[in-house]
Amino acid sequence: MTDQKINLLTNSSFERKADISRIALVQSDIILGEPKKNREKFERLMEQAVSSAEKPDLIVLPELWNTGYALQTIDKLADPEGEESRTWLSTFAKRHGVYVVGGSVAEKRSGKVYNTMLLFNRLGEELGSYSKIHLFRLMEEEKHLTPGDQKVTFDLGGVTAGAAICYDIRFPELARSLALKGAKLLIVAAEWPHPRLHHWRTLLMARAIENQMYVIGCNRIGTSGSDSFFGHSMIIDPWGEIVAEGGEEEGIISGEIDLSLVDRVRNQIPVFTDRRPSLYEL
Ligand SMILES: NC(=O)CCC(=O)C(=O)O
Repeated sequence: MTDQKINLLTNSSFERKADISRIALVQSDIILGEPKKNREKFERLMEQAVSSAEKPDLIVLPELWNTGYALQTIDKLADPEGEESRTWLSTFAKRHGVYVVGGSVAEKRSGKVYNTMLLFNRLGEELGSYSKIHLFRLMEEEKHLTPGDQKVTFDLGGVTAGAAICYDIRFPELARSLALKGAKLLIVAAEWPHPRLHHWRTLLMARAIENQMYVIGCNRIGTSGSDSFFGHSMIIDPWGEIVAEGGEEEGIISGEIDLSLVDRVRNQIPVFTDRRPSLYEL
């Protein structure tokens, strides 16, 4: 650990502990086009996460966790108004008194299909939703899905969190604008395949360092068509250090975060004070 990091850690103690500190990322394969089977699979893993000795405050799932990239049939598979997914995620959150970020699901609204993240608090109440705004052409998302048109922050147990889905992390403007809206935590749901592991890790770390915020990324494993997904779900602190990182196997990636570190890092290197936004406009 660097001297600077030790400094930041020792200045800690007086701040109120946030409602969120223990995080569990559910890293699993996804069965293509089988929402019911995926719900069963994820429920088993989520149950495993909440029954561990270190019960998590927040559980995060990957992108399109109940259908995978079944884009050819997504119009039929998509959940009308996300109702079934909402009920299922909310029930789990309430039953276990845990915050749940339901990765993302294919949600049908007004005849269009969106790639939508759903968030619930410990009472099972929906905190909000975010529909992916940058669709990934390499996987032909733009041919089957409609992009969302709003960036979103959520109040997650007293801390502001921003949402991003997979390809979104290639757009530093999004993470920066979420940080400017108060986000201290960026939650990323993903289906990110080989051979771009280096991009995934570097981009997540860059978003954490440049915005001095926690970045939590949950990625799937397994294969789908010609894509092979590497997992490596990660929790990264606002100093860019890795708190937890998975390998390529199924499992729960757990780690503890201390949200007061965000302010300490931002005070140590005042990036948000030193910005020159008027010079960045094109
Ligand atoms: N599901 C996605 O958005 C994949 C993004 C991706 O793989 C990338 O390289 O970007």
